[in-house]
Amino acid sequence: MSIHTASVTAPVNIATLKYWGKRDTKLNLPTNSSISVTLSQDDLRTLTSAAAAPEFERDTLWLNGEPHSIDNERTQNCLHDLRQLRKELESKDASLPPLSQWKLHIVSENNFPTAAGLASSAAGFAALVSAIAKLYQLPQSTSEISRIARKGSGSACRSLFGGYVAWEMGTAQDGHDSMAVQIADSSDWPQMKACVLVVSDIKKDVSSTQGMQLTVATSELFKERIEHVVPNRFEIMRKAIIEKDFATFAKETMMDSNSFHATCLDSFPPIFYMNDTSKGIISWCHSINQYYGETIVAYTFDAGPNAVLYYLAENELKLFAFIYKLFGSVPGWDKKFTVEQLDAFNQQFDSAKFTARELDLELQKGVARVILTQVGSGPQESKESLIDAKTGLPKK
Ligand SMILES: Nc1ncnc2c1ncn2[C@@H]1O[C@H](COP(=O)(O)OP(=O)(O)OP(=O)(O)O)[C@@H](O)[C@H]1O
Ligand SMILES: C[C@@](O)(CCOP(=O)(O)OP(=O)(O)O)CC(=O)O
Repeated sequence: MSIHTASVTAPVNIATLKYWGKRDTKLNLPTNSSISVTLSQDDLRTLTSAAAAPEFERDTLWLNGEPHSIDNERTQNCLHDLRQLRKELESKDASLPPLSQWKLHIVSENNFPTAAGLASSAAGFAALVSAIAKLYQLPQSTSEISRIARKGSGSACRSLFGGYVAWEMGTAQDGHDSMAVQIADSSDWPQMKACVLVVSDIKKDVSSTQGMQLTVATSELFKERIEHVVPNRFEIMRKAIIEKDFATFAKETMMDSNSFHATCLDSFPPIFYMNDTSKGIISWCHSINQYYGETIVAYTFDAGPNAVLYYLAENELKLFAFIYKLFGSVPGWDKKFTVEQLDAFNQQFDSAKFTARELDLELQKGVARVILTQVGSGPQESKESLIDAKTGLPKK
């Protein structure tokens, strides 16, 4: 069998200015531009291997060890666009193998829970599209490839870049100007760290796709958000990232998470993604910032109850005096800090005078694990392959 393969890892991104609302549901064209931070693949990543061979009978996808539907319109749109670009290449160079005519085997693994509000669809579609683009040796730019990932899942287009990323909504009906661009590389502001407080990793009730359509159709507040709130915030946040102004970045991030969840509550019937633990975490972050008299932490919540906290490395001791005290006993701390660092968190806590409000012990019960990570890079070619090069099937 003459099998051609390529493997790529892709990261998760967590929006600081949320995408919520589509103006075209087939093409995943958004009602507003958005901004995100790409998280390190050392902690959260999708690995996808793609293979093409004349002997393959049908396009097939295996996700986390099980066959997974590939017939859905979104995945089909991605495959169609990628094949089209490959076809153009082949038509210009007859010596190229006709990969565009062969079926694909795609094998993918997420190293974190799928469909649990941890942006698996973003990393998943970014990896799928990047792996096939690599297999096809497409010459298109990363932004151009991000347009294809967008059709798989809107937020996936932002996972094509590392660092700090904008998805420019565009205005064209065919979506050719709706794609991701990098605002700053991870190396431009490498001090950004993230702590995910995993409140729940069970599958959510209302998917992002369904939720945002209900909001578009029913929320009055949403109109104000897309017409005024987001366009203003986009410029402020972009500037804050370029100038490494954490206080502004953090304030806008928190306000935007609240604005997005307010439009969910303003939908009819209302959608609740946050639970009591999530709301407790919000108050707790404000108490911490108030206690220190400066903004050292920002929270943000996607379409689920998990909190993502952004902070700068220089404030780790101050913040983790609280975080380690409350959540030190849940999984996720292994190899992240030295014994000395953990001692320092305890000492910082003991030397401070916190009131009961600043240490809401009830929160302990609602958090299942922590994921400690930081800003990271975009998709990377991988030497590890999930496909057996002899059979074209997933490795056992
Ligand atoms: N590695 C992958 N390769 C291909 N598709 C994937 C991959 N991972 C996830 N997906 C697709 O994304 C779906 C999950 O998307 P969904 O939006 O429900 O959850 P999520 O992305 O984890 O949460 P959220 O978007 O709210 O952060 C999966 O059912 C699957 O179809
Ligand atoms: C709340 C969000 O996480 C919504 C993400 O929505 P998706 O990108 O998952 O939606 P589809 O385009 O329908 O696949 C905000 C964000 O990531 O910007």
